[in-house]
Amino acid sequence: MSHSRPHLELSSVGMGFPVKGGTFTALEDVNLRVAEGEFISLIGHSGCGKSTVLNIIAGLMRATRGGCLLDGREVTEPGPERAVVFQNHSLMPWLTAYGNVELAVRQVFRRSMTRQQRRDWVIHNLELVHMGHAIDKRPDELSGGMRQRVGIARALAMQPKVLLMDEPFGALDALTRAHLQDSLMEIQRELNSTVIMITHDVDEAVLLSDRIVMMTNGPAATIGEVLDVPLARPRDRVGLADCAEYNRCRQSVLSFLYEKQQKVMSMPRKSGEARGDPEGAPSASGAVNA
Ligand SMILES: Nc1ncnc2c1ncn2[C@@H]1O[C@H](COP(=O)(O)OP(=O)(O)OP(=O)(O)O)[C@@H](O)[C@H]1O
Repeated sequence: MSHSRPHLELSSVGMGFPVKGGTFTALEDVNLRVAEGEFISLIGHSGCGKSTVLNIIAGLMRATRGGCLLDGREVTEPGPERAVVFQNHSLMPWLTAYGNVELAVRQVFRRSMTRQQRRDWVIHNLELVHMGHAIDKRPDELSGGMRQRVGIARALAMQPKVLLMDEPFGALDALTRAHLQDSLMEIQRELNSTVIMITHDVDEAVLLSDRIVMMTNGPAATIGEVLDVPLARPRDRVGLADCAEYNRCRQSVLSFLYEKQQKVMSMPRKSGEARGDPEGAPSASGAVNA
């Protein structure tokens, strides 16, 4: 993988939301350079601003300070080169798995592919996530994990430069989650896509990422630390459990979240300031890596 070309860049990003009586500063001075093909995880306590960062990259929100560049062009609106996968899949309920992926493919490749090419491409992407057997099922006929896979197939089928994922596996059981994590690693390796994924799961972040971006607690959240994960690929979850480097990375993220950031959270609040919600703290469940 080449880290030489930073194709995505957040520069001095700040985000203020208008609230009653003033402005709530959610983000301040967020700077990040991402190379093509990198897998980045964003981790931090609940409410620190991870989704806001992702929404700015997606073009769903405009930063109130600084900005986001993709291949040197400012991101000002959503675009098919930045596909988003949300935690709750957001499929069209009246369309089949095939129809959901086809809708996105038609939007992107209407002019460049024939009808038959589009059909083959939709099926290819559903097969990538092992959903080839259920292409004619509607979302209400699919399990949560299957729906999530269709959402991922839809995003991949758009051949985005950047895949943005907001807790894509958060609502899934541990086994389905492990299976999808493995599929994502395989697909990302094959396509060399750039991925930015929000997660609350420390094990998931270490397993999947090239770098883990750790955010401080809000208000005025920013990037606290960035951890390189120098583990060779392909990565095998079972083998990694005993790997010293894996455990060092894991420890480093846990220490950031529960020692360095915990101290901030336990400081007395200034009146009127919102803080992260400790109930939504990231987890380090060993189950995912079992
Ligand atoms: N439209 C808005 N108006 C006012 N405040 C907002 C708005 N959107 C987000 N916020 C605030 O900005 C902060 C960051 O929110 P964000 O959703 O980005 O956090 P998060 O880290 O993704 O949280 P979680 O992990 O719980 O999903 C929070 O304090 C939130 O209340």
